[in-house]
Amino acid sequence: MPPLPKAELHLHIEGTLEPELAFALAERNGVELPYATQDELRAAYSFTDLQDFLNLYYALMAVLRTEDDFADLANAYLARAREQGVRHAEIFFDPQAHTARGVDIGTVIRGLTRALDAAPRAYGITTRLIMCFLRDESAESARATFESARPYLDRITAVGLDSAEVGHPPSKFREVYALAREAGLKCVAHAGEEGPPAYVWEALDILGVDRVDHGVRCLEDETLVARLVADQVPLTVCPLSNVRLRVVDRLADHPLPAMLDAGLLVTVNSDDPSYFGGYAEDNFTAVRDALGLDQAALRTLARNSFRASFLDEETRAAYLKELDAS
Ligand code: HPA
Ligand SMILES: [Zn+2]
Repeated sequence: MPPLPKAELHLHIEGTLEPELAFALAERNGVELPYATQDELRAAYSFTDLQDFLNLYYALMAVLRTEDDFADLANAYLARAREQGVRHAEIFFDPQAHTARGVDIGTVIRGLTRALDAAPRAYGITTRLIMCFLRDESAESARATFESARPYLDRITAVGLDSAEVGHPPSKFREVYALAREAGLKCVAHAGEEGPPAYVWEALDILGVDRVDHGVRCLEDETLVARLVADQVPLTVCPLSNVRLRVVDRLADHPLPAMLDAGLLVTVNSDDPSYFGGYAEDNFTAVRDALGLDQAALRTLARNSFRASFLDEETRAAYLKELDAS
C-alpha cells in the first residue's frame, strides 16, 4: 500500500544529516570527523538518553558551514520525505548551534529557504520553518538570536524550544516568546519528553504555545490531559525517537494508543530520522506493527497531522481531500 499523505510537524533538519552526507560535507569543507567510516559513525548511534544523543547531534553539525550545505541538507530530507508520503513539513532548525561555530544565521536561513522555496515544484511538498531556541543556553542568548533573525522573520512561521529539557523549564523563555508572538509568529515548545507535566503546563500557560512537541509525559497528570483534550492542543509525538532516547523501553509499551483513546490530538513524527532509525512513514509502520494500530487509526493520525499544521485553511482542506481519496 502506498504511504498515506501526511504532514510532518516535528522534524529537526539537523537531525536528518545522514552519515553519507556528513562525510561528503566533511570532505567538501575540510572538516575532520572523529570517525573513520560511515559504519563507524552509525555504530555510535546507540543512546542512553537525550543528552547522550545531543552530544553527537551537535558534534556532527561541524560539517555544516555554507549556504549550499544547508540547501543540500534540506534537499536530501525533502527527497526522503516525499517517498514517505509527506506532503507538508514544518521544519525546525537550531540557529544557536550554528552561530556558536561562527556560521551566520543568514547563511543558515538562506540555505534552508533556497531548498524549501523550490520544494513545492521539486518534491510536491509545502513547508514552514520553525526557529528553535536551545533551552540549555541562556534566555539572553535566545533573545539575541531572535533579534538577529528579525530581518528574516517573513521566512519563519513559528518559534520553538529544544535541547536538554530537565532543569530548563519553559518559563525561562517567557520574554522571547512574548516578542515572537508580538511579531506575529506561532509558538511551539518541546515539553514532557524527559521533563515533567509541570513543563507542559508552563508551555501552555506561560509561553502560550499553539502545539506541544512530544508531550508524552502529560499522561502522568489527569487534569493536564483534560486541558489538552478540551483545547485540542496538538501533540507532536515521535515514537521511534522515544524508544532510541529511552523515554519508553520498547515501542510495544508506547502510550500512543492510550493518547488516541483519551481524545488527544496526537500526530506521529520522526524528530531526528537519521539518528532514530526512520522517517515519517517508517514511524507509521512501526507503530502499526508494534501497537496493532489499524488502518482507521493510521488515517486518524494522518488527518490529525494536517489539522495540527500551520497551513492556511484552503491548502489544509485540499490535503484532507487528498487523504480521504487515497
Ligand atoms: O528530541 C529532541 N528533544 C530535544 N531537543 C532535540 N533536538 C533535536 N532533537 C531533540
Ligand atoms: Zn524534537
